Amino acid sequence: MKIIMASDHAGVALKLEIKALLLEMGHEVEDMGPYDTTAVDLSDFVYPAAIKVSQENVRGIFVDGVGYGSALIANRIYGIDAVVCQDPFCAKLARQHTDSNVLCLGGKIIGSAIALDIVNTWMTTDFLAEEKYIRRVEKVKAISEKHLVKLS
Ligand SMILES: O=C(CO)[C@H](O)[C@H](O)COP(=O)(O)O
Repeated sequence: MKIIMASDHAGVALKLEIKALLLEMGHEVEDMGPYDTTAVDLSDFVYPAAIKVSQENVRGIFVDGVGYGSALIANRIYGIDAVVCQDPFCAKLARQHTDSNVLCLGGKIIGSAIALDIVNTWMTTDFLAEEKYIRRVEKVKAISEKHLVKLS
């Protein structure tokens, strides 16, 4: 699977650890920066990365200080369903119930061991195609269709 990654300065270290795990798992990773801990503005990296995730219909993993900034930027883009996870249970449901395609993590709030566990769970858990989950995901998609601009 192809994974687009992005972060800000607060997420670089954890992003590199996650990138190593993903490569070890056999995934293709495109890291859209930044590549060092010089202070940056998160949206300069997460916004183009989220567009690429949507256009290429791949998955994204974004890392900042707490994760929420990445999620709120990414969820403004058509085709993105971004979640913030702080434990593997949340990651499991974020795939099974929500069919999320972007995972956002906070390098300031979770250690790398739990982060790698979250990533492993999120990457290996499929959407549960039960009627109620399909219906709920479709309702969220309908909101995007109504309010977000489709990418060309
Ligand atoms: O967590 C974040 C967004 O969700 C950012 O990483 C955080 O706001 C960066 O702050 P600072 O520039 O003070 O390190």
